[in-house]
Amino acid sequence: MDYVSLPKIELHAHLTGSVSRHTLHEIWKKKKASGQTDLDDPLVVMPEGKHDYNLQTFFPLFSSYIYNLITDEESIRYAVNSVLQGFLDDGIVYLELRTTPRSTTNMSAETYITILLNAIEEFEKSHPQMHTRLILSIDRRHSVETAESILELATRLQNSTRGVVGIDLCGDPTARPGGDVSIFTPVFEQASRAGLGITVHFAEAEASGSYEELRTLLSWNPDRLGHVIWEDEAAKKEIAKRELCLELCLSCNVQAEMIHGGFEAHHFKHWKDVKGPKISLGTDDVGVFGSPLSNEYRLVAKHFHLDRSQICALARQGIEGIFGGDQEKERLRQVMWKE
Ligand SMILES: CNc1ncnc2c1ncn2[C@@H]1O[C@H](COP(=O)(O)O)[C@@H](O)[C@H]1O
Repeated sequence: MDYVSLPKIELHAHLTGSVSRHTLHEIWKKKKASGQTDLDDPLVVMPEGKHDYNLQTFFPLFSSYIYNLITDEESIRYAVNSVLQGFLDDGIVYLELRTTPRSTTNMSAETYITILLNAIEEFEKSHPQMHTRLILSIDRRHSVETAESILELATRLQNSTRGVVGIDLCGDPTARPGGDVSIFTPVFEQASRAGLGITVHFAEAEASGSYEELRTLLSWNPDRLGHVIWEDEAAKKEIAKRELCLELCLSCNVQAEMIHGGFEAHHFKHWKDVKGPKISLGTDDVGVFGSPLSNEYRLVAKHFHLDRSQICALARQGIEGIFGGDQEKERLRQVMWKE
């Protein structure tokens, strides 16, 4: 089966983690030549072919390196264009890209998001076969004030056909353990009232899989859950009852050793047979973990023995989980392969 040509939906992709090393290298080269950076070459810091980042080595990559490279309009535009081109080339027909609004010495968080929205709009004009929407991420390490400002930005830029469609909770799962993410409850409740789609990183690690945390996250009535690895039986039942959409990222989970036993042991195996929930495969951070979505489909076909019609049916499960509105769902029902 041609997994690249298979029309696919990507619902779990972090923008900065999706930037390829080659693109980072190009940005670095330009900045280095004009004396704008003292950072080491990305191809040295993150050599091509190195994908075995674990949760300890993964998060500092952003805060102490990549964020210091992608700092201004030119580098942001270059990075997002190359990310969009990568997804398009891989056969993505609908993309929800998520990113954490951040300010740099050169710009405000709002300017950062505006640059992204403009770049996405321009890209879509010349490549109308892929529609892209934006989700704004709140990082677990954020203060309530920062989370509130992200929500304010999301509601102001909310637009199902062009703009922000949802809000996410991401970041290092060891931050705010034991239910302390409840400080964000009013923010997510307000997001829900505003009609934003809600997705959260759910039980991604043992530290973020406590009973208290999972009850808190479920009380926000999320539409989708990312990763779902360490949840208890009662949470599993609740997920099935609510028929939630699950964003499963196999290569990320295996490479980062978030699960043990390799692909065959991935919880995709469990959820694929549970009635109710929809599964949407995601890349998470293709720039870091190196597996494009076409490869994720190839991997599940191989390890879980899915035939062509099962793969097409799996790819279509994501349609109901998108935040991009009914018209977009209808377009996807037309363009995605039935068999
Ligand atoms: C292992 N899976 C993951 N779990 C949790 N958070 C993740 C993540 N992968 C990425 N991020 C979050 O996304 C940010 C980078 O992209 P943006 O600057 O937002 O575009 C990271 O700083 C992290 O907070």
